[in-house]
Amino acid sequence: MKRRSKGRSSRKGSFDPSDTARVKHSRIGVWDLYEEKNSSSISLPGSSRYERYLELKESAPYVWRMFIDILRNQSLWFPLSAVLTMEVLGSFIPALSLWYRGHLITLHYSVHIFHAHARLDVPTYDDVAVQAQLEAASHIGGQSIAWATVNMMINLVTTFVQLTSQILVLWSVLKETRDGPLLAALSAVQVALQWFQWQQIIPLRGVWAATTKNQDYIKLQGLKRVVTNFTHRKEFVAGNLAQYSVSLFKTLTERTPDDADDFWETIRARAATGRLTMLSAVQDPFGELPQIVFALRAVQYPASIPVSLASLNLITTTTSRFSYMIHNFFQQTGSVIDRFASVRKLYDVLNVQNKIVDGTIPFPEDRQKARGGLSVEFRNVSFRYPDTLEYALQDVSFKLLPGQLCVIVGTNGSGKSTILKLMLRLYDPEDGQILIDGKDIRTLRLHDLRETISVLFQDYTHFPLSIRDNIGLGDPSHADDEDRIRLAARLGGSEEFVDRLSEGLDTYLERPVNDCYGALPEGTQSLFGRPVDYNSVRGAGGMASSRSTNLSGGQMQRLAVSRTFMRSVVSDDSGVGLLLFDEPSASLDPTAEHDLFGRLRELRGSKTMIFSSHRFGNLTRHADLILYMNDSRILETGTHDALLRNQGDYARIWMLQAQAFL
Ligand SMILES: Nc1ncnc2c1ncn2[C@@H]1O[C@H](COP(=O)(O)OP(=O)(O)OP(=O)(O)O)[C@@H](O)[C@H]1O
Repeated sequence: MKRRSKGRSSRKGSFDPSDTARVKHSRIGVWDLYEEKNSSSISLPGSSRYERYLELKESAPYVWRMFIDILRNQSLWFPLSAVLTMEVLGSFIPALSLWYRGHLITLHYSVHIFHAHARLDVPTYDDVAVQAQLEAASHIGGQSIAWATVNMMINLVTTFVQLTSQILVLWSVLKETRDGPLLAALSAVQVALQWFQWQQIIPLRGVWAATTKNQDYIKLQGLKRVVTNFTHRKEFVAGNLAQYSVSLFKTLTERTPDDADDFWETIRARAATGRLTMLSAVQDPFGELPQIVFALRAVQYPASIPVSLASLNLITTTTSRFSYMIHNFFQQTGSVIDRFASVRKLYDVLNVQNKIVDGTIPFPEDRQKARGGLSVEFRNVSFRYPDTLEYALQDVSFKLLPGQLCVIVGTNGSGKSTILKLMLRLYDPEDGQILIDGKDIRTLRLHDLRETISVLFQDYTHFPLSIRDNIGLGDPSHADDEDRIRLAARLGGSEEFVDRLSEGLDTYLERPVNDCYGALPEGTQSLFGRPVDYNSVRGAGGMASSRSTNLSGGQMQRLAVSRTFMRSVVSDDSGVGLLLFDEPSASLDPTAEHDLFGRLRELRGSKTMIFSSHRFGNLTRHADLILYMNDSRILETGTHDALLRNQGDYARIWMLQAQAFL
């Protein structure tokens, strides 16, 4: 806890982990920890205290100003005096007072902080140093600075009062007791030992930063996020990634060292081993020594010990230990029951039945033939998403021959994406039948079915893994094949900008493991080659580096296209015969869109291809079949020319879009 309240160093300048003269490097687990040598924990005895004193002297006028500010605000007089009264009276109703005092003062200063944020223009607000300043002015460990300071001062006063009264009582008791000073000294040793140990347990004070370069550990964390984060589920399932990711996870787990863990866990583990030092071995006996001495003396000189004090001590100690044991016993009984139930859940979770029931028939019979294109047929398909009343598709029927190009157009929410999702059996229809290559897809083995389809979803996600893995996972069976990954990147239009990134294919789009740091000087804009993100760390123990690489929407889309190409285009041995693209050009500029469509038509060979799109023209003109949808139904079908002749909604919207370019 203590490290949280330390706050950031107010010193200017920056922190450079590679400066070995000023920075100490150590390794804990998979982490590289860099600590500034002259930080308070490591500096020469006394010097840090002096530095802290100077800091205190510098800040004191501001604290004074804050108190004057608070006192000038008459609306705070009542709550403040109420708080003080309540504190002095011993906080009879702590919960209420906590809310009252904290809430009002925090409210008052939240306007101040809000104003500080609101008055800044774009470049200033974007400046990392300014963000650091704002962050430092906002919170200490989740509390507003003003309230934390007032709270601390009140605590100081009450602690001081308590301490003084306790010292007086102790003094009067010990004065009367034989060996009083000895007992006091023994108790003090116990406290000193605890203090010393506490200092050891919290190693991070002053300026520090930690990072990990263990690629297996980072990838492992990314993989965990892929599998646990619902946003990746569609791509995970459609991409047949389950089997591959489990075996990769096992391999990575075996390869990472046993002590590989989250940074704070590593620190905690180190602290726990620290507790088992020689010092801790003597600490417990020291704790009992005062009682032993007291008891011996009581036996030796019974007359000299006030009987009431001795028996009172005995009674209170015994009672509290007894009730503690009873409490412990019941608590443990409760936790045994909970623990047993958790173990049952641990196994039950592997028995959860999938709602999409697997088929039994292997598919395709002939991979070579499948590669040449698969037929698709929807027969009176109706579908509602789970727990919804509205139909996403109603009585949808159409037929595509092998190798045909189909474009689905229509209004927002008309059901275009849903058609693609049903082909992959992400959901099953309520009514009707879907046939691929003449076979009901419910009868086919799920893994096989998804092997023959390559999809790019409209709301595609990128996995928190390297670009290499993001592309490679398009075809798990060749995820380590550098040549295929490069080719997919080139064909998908991402190779050029990926090569310009400093880490190229190894760049993480979103780092699953953050660097941690604390008390950085405000001039520190980047660390370990990544920008410091002061924004995302409010109230956190340390801080975290910027999580994601800044790529444009179009560049992200090119990466997603590259991933689908990994299997559909690059692999000459795959059985993919159906390509699904849901709005693949939404974020692309017109040239890029034109290039992509051209390349797709050229690269698909004779594979069947289905697009969902809002754009008419570029693609629809080449389509063998256009499905025009509205409100969950297919309203018009045909080729571009046929639909124009039809003079229906398709023709009307085509004219609207065409006029925009006249
Ligand atoms: N996961 C979901 N759960 C519940 N309802 C959904 C879900 N996904 C889509 N819907 C609903 O199903 C209907 C059809 O959605 P769908 O995404 O297929 O439309 P679309 O034609 O692709 O739309 P757009 O052009 O905006 O991409 C919409 O009413 C939508 O709100």
